[in-house]
Amino acid sequence: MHSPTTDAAAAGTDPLQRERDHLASSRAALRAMREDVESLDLRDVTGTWVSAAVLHNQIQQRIAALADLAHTPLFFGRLDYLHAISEELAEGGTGERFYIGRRHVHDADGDPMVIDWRAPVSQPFYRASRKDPMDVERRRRFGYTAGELTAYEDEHLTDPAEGDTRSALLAAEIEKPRVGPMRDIVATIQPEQDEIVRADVSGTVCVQGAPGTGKTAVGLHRVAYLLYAHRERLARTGTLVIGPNNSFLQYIEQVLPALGELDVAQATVQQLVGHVEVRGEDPAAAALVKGDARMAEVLKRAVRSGITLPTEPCVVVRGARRWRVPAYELTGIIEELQGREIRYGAAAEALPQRIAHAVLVKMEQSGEAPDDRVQDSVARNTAVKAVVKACWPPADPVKLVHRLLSDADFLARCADGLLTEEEQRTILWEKPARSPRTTRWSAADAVLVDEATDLVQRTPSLGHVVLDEAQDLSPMQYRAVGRRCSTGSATVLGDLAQGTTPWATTDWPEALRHLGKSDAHIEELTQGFRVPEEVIAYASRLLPAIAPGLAPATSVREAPGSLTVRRVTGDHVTEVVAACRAALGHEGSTGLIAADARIPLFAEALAEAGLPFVEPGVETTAEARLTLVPASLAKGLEYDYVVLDEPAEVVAGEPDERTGLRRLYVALTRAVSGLQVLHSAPLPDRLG
Ligand SMILES: Nc1ncnc2c1ncn2[C@@H]1O[C@H](COP(=O)(O)OP(=O)(O)OP(=O)(O)O)[C@@H](O)[C@H]1O
Repeated sequence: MHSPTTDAAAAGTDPLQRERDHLASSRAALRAMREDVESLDLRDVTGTWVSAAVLHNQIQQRIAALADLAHTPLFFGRLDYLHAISEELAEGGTGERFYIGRRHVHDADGDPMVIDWRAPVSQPFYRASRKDPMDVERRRRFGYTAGELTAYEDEHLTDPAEGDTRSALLAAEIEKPRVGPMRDIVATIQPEQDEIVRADVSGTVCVQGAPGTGKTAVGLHRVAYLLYAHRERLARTGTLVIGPNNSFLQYIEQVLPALGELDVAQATVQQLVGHVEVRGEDPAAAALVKGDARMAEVLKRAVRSGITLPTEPCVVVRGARRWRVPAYELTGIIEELQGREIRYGAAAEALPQRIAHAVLVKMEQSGEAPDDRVQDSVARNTAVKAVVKACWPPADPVKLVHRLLSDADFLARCADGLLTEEEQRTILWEKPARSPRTTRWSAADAVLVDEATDLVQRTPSLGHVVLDEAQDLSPMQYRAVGRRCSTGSATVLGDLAQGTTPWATTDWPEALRHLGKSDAHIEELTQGFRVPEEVIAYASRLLPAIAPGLAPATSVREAPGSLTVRRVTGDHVTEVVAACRAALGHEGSTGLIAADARIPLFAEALAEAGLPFVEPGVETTAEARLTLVPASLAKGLEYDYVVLDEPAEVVAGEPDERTGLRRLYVALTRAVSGLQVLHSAPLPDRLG
C-alpha cells in the first residue's frame, strides 16, 4: 500500500497526489452537474400542472442523487486497460484509464471522470484475475480515512512476476466497525457475488447462503444493477424488496439511496397482502394447513362455487322481435369459459358479450346485418344481465374466505379430495365472527384472501422482486410473491438452516415452483464476511441437527478470541448487564440477544443499571449504542459485539427443538467482532 511522502506530494509528482487531484476535480464536476440541474427554470416548461409537478419531482430526485456524500468516496477504484475501450462500453468515455465509483460524473465537455460501477467497463474491477485479466493491466483500489484519499493498492494482472497477495484495503473494508444501518459493498463485491449481481434480468436467481455470506447485500446491489441496465423498463414496471419485518427493512433502507436509487419499494409479505386487517393469530397447525399449496385449489373451487348452469333460455326482446338462446347453448358458453384459465372477473365480463354474440349469429341467420354497437347493446340487455347474475354471480374474495373458514359444509365441498377431514377441522374457526368486518383475521388468512382476490382479478406484476429471508415463507406466501413478479423476474435469497416457521422451506426447487419460477438458477454463497471463523465454527456444530445437507460456511475473518462461552456463577442478570457494559467499551455496535420472553427482564435491568438501549430497527446514537434484540427479530441483523443470553431459553421459546436450534443458530451468527455466550442452564447438547 502506498502513502504520501511530503516532498513528492508538494512537487505534484506523487501518484497519490495526482489521484487526490483527480478526486478534487471530480467533486467539482459533480458540484457543477448538480448546479446545472438546480438552475433549470421550470417556468419555461409548458404543459399541464401535473406534468410540471412530475418534472419538479424528478428534478428534486436528480438533485438528491447527485449529492456529494461526505463519507462516501466518489470513486474507489481505477482500471488501466491494455487497449482503448469503446464508447458504448464506457458511458461515452474512451481511452484506457477509468475511475470506478458509485455514480457517473462527467466534466463540462461531457467526458466521464468517474464511471458508474455498474457500467460494462467497470465489470473487470470485480471479476478480472491473473488467470483471466480481461484486458486489464492494472487494478488500483483506493483507501480513504475520514473522507480523505490516503492510500492506494495496485495489482498488475498481466505481470507474471507479481504474486497473489491478499488486499489489505479489502480486508480493512470488511473489518470496519459496524455503525448504524447496513451500508453498500460496491467497493468490495467479490467475483462470485458479482456474478449474481449482474445476472440477466430475464431470469430468476435463487441464492442459498450461510449467515453473513452477503445475500442481502447481493440482492440490493442486484436491484441497483438492474435499474442501471434496464432503467426505462423497470421504472415503468417497478421494483420491490421484500423482507421479514419492519426492523429488518429499516436496517437495509439506506443502501439503495446511497447508490443513487431512490425509487425501490420495500415491504413485508404481510404488507403486500393487506386486503384485511390482521388482528388474530393461528395455532401453528392451522397456519400450516392454510399455508399449504393445496389451499390454492380449494380457493379456486370456492370462487367458482357460485357458477350455476342455466335451465331456462335467455330471451332478448328487440323491437318487435324476440331472440332466444336456448339453455344448452348458454351452458356451452359457460362451460367453455370455465375451461379457460382466465380470471373469474374477466370471465364475468366476457360472458354477456358471448351471449350477445350468440344472439347476433341468430340475427344474421335471419337476414339482419347487426354491427358492433348492436352487440354491445344486446350485452347490456336486462335478460342477458339476469343470466349473468344468476349463472356467474359477482365473487367477493373477503366474503368467500370468511365463508370457507366458517361454513363446514362449504369447506367440505371445496376441499373434497384435497384436505382430510382432520385438516378441515383444523382450519375451521371455532367461533366464527358474524361478518368479515368483525373477523380477527390471521396473517395466513390474509394470504388466502390475496389468493382469492387474484383468482377474481389478476394482480399486476412488477418488473423485479427481491425476496429476502425467503426460507420462512409458506407455499401460499410464495404464490403471493410470485403473483407480483409473474411477468417479471425475482432474486430469492435465503438459508435453509435459518428457517424458523413451521412451514419453512426444505427444498429450493419446490419453493421456486410455488413462486412460479421453476426455471430459476440456484447459486450458493459459502464465503462469510460477517462472522469470525471461531464463531461460525461453533454455530455450525448445530448444522447436522438443523439442516443436515448443508456445508458450514467459511469465514474471511479470523479474529482469534472472538468467542467466549461462559457459565454464570453469580447473579445471571447482573452478569449479562456487566457483559453488555464491557462490550460497549469497544468501538461499534453492541446487541444483547435474548429469548423473547426474557426481553422485559433485561429492559428493566438495563434501565436500572443506567445503560441506554434501543429496539432493533431504531438507529443507535452516541449515547445509546446498545440494541436489545428479541431472538425472533435477530434474523438478518448484525452487531460488532453480541452478548447472547441463555441459549437454552432461546431454544425453549420455540414450539419444537429443531426450530429452537435454528433460532439459536441465527442468534449465534450475528456478531462481527465478538460473541459472548452467557448461560446458567446447561447448553444444548452440541454446544456444550
Ligand atoms: N463483498 C463484501 N465486502 C464487504 N463486506 C461484505 C461483502 N459481502 C458481504 N459483506 C458484509 O457482510 C455482512 C453480512 O452480509 P449480509 O447481511 O448481506 O449477509 P446475509 O447472507 O444476508 O446474512 P444472513 O443470512 O445472516 O441474513 C454485511 O455487513 C455485509 O455488508
